[in-house]
Amino acid sequence: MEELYSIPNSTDKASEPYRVSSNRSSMSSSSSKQQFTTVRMYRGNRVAIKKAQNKKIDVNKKLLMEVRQIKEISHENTVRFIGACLDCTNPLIITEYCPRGSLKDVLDNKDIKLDWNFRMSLVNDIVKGMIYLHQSEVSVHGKLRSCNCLIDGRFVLKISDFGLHTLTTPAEIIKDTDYFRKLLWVAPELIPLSNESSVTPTQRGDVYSFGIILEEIILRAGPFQIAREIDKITIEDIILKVASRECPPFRPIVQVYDCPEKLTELMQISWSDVPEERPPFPQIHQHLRNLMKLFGENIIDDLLIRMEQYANNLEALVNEKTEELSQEKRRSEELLYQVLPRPVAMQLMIGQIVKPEQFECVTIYFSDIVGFTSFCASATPMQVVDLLNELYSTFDKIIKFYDVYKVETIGDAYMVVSGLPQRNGDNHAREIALMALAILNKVKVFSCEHIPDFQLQVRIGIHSGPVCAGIVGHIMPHYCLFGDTVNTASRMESTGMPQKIHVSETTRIILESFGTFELEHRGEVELKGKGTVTSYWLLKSTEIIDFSIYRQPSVSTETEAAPYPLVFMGQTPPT
Ligand SMILES: Nc1nc2c(ncn2[C@@H]2O[C@H](COP(=O)(O)OP(=O)(O)OP(=O)(O)O)[C@@H](O)[C@H]2O)c(=O)[nH]1
Ligand SMILES: [Mg+2]
Repeated sequence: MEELYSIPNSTDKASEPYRVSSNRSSMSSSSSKQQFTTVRMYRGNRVAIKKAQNKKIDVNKKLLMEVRQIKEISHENTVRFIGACLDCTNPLIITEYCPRGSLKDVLDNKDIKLDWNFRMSLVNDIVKGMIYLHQSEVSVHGKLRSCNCLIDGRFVLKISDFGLHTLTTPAEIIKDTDYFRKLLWVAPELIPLSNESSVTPTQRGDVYSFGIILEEIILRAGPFQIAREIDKITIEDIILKVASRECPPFRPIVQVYDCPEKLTELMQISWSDVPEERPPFPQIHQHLRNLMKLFGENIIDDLLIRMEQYANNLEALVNEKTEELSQEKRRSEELLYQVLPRPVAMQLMIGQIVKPEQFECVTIYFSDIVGFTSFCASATPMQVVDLLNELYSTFDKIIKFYDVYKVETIGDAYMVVSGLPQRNGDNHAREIALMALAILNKVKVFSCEHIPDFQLQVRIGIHSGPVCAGIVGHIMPHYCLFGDTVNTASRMESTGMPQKIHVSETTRIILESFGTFELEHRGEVELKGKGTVTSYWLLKSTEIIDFSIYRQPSVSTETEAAPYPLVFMGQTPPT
């Protein structure tokens, strides 16, 4: 009695079977459906497990002979049979595991670059494996397809799923999609007619299947790629056309420029309609040797070439992924720079704690849209968002030319500061004043594309003084300013007038020191909680207001496209 190896029972936790994608490479990006195989450990090695098609196994002479034949098979280009497990509900076949999946998986994986040397080596492996099989007691494969050509860890192709017909032939044939798809590799004379259950496979039939695999290797697609994908012929119709032996025979279309001409010739002769015209594998091997000479490569170096190419693929992939990673990092950094001042964001990124800081003097700008509440009442939420978006995008384009930091937008209020987090002497007042003049100039000519009738007017208030600044919150951290200066600046805006820049006494004093600003005394104003204060209108400057003429933007244009978050206070956000 032949010895059938037994593998540990599936209840054994340590050897629990696991399913792996047939293409376990991390490089997988193929869009095609992935196939899976079950893998288990057996005597310290990974093995592939396949369920036998036939559930009721009769251990008869025929089966034992098939097992004996297949046990003898040992070649570099054939998958090693390890054993079978017959005394279980689902009989299993255990074979050598090929970690890189099937030839189909490798062809589908566009991350693996396959030059002609590589492809020729794979073809050569199939031919060597088939010569051996045809000369062995197994004699015929019968199911030669790209998914039955497996690729081992060294990129050596091994023929699998031959022999063991008793175990692998299903008791009942179900004519589903898979059944017809598998017929795409079957020679016309072997395609079963409607009332035939199966046809005895032949060596010439295997050569035909090899021809179809060549199409797959040449096109990295297929089989019958053009017929199926361009001409939209169904698989069943393709089978019918092939079986009907049309003249000329219906075969895959492969353009000569897709590959070396001699290889196309080999493919065509292999799928010849007359079985006797198909060259046996030893002849194909000879043909292939001559063809390989054209590539000027030494077959002995073949393995090295494959490994080198694989390493190059990996290297290219690592570079690509590294670049993607650094792009992603740049994007998240840019995002952080948009919500926090750059020096603060940089501190956070290197893991430093950003402590709250006191600034002796900064200048704060507030602006607000006149009549925004009544505009909101009459406009649709989308119109409100469109207006604010257009307006703030315009402001954002202006402010990047000044040494300022936009603190936030709350509804229609726009708040900007200068003099922090990096101190700039007395320049904060000058920067904010010039920016305010530039913004006002823009507002005077601003028209909203979406709401052409809307006449925009803003009130601007400016004040200088001490503040405390720091990061608030862990979720969506915010760089906030605290202190009376903030309130006063806000009050300067609210007590201002449409299309005017309302400036406090403190700011005026600093601005006058530059000698380039023209201010007008406004008079006394009542500021809530502060009493009466003297204030001024900023009229103009003798300096060029538009800094974009001679300054570089302080933020990259990449960030420009990203919209700022809008905070709606006391209002339902537009839906
Ligand atoms: N990675 C890996 N995948 C394998 C291995 N054996 C089979 N596969 C994959 O599992 C898929 C299913 O294999 P099978 O059960 O043999 O089915 P099939 O090849 O479609 O059809 P058959 O003609 O019945 O063999 C194959 O297409 C391979 O992609 C292996 O050893 N390693
Ligand atoms: Mg298979």
